[in-house]
Amino acid sequence: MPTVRRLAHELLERQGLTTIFGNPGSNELPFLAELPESFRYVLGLHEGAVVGMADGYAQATGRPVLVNLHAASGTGNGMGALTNAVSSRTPLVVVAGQQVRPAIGVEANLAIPDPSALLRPLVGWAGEPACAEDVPRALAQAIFEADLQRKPTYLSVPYDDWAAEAGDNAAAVLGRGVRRAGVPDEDQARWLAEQVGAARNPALVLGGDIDSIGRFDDAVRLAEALDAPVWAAPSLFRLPFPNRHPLFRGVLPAGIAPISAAFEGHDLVLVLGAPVFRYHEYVPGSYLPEGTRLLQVTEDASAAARAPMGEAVVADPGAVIDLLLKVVDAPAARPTSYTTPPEARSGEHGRLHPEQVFAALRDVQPEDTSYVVESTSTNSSWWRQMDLRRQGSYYFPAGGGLGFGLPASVGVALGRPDRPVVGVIGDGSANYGITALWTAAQERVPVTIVLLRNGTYGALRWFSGVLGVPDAPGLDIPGLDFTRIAEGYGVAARQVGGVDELRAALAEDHDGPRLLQVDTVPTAP
Ligand SMILES: Cc1ncc(Cn2c(C)c(CCOP(=O)(O)OP(=O)(O)O)sc2=O)c(N)n1
Ligand SMILES: [Ca+2]
Repeated sequence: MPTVRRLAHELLERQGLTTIFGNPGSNELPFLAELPESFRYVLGLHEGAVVGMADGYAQATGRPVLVNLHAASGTGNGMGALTNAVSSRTPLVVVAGQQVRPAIGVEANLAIPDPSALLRPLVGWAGEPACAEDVPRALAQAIFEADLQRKPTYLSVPYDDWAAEAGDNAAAVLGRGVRRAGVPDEDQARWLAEQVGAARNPALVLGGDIDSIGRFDDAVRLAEALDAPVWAAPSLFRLPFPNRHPLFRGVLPAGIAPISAAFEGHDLVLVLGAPVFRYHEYVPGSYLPEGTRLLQVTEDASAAARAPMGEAVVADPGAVIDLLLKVVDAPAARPTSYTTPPEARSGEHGRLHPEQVFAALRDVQPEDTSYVVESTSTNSSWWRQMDLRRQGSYYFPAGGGLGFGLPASVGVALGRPDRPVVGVIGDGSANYGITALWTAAQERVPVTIVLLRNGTYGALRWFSGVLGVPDAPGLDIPGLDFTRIAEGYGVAARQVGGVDELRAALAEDHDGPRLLQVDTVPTAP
């Protein structure tokens, strides 16, 4: 009779979850015993880095990924990073050890009395099996829930379950498969085609999901067929459309009134693969201008249910793009003339302007580079200078939780070894996920980290002005030297001075991780 552990490992192997991102505690060791050869364990030194790396890896591969965290404090450390993963709809399957069954009720050390309550609302599903025999089925449920909801899930397993006999029926779950359809039926397809066909002046709003589901190029075909302007949805975590395409109008501002103003004159706003909307600064106003209808297509049923206005169809946005491309009378194809970036602004006193750094990346890095960005005051500089035309070019912390950038740079590089990966990280953000540098060194990950050192929490310095709190403390972070910190974690690092030196450094071959620290001037976001 196989053990629960044997069946669990077999299930994970069949479902393709053989790369484990983890940081173990005593409760987790019985799960990690006798791991088959096909498994790869990627150790992170802090659970925030573990979840951030897994998030980057899952987004880069498009597949559910197994995360193994310690109970209680270990899970708690990973929850900050889960605020990003739940917002980017990343299918992480988090398995954590629970105390042995006889010790849970008395709340022995390392027991979590109610793990599911601890994790909501950061996961789409959480559970703890009622008996050892149910562990393989519960693990399958955690995997399928993550894949179907495209959200993290959490399974707490008492550590005495793994060595238990699995029981007669437990192996039945090994042969299971669960697939999502999500294609509109005939009536829904006709209705959608009629709404879009009847629009005099439609506009498109594309969410990060369009990039996550690999529909970046199809979205371009649809926009060109409709000859419709395109905005990226606010609080962007993936780029769904080439940012220098002539139809691209930029990332929507994250306020109610400015978004409504952007839609002036459009009788239909078609939102594909985004919630409506992930506002940020509270700028009240009417949700839509007079005469504008909004139609949202998302596979996230709860996003469709909670939107404050418009109509929604819960379906695969990719399938809807396909059906619209079949019915829209497209104008004759014409070559796309991408817009040209403006001259980069200059820095001062030996410090570069972030635009000079970004222009160097644009000009030197290969076109298929994937960028993981976590530098919160340089977004407008970034979009002024970058020219991204590929799927999977841009990753940003979806929930705004810092500590994603460095770990996710490592995770994306592990998930897509065929593409160059550059992390663009602020000197504030870097500290939240800094231990990922050690994993990058241990795994010899060929990632480049460009560390923007402006000595301050630049975005908060800007917010303090906007919010009328000019004397807020705790906004400056002088004296950090990431070249020495990186070296301490085993990553080659250097201080880079002028633009030419930066361009030359970026062009140098490198086979492992490297960190380039650049002093920059503070900018407004
Ligand atoms: C986990 C966490 N802690 C704190 C913050 C608050 N925060 C902080 C601390 C920011 C400053 C980031 O500084 P940086 O050096 O990375 O980038 P800039 O200097 O370009 O703003 S932006 C921001 O929202 C956060 N978003 N997430
Ligand atoms: Ca900074």
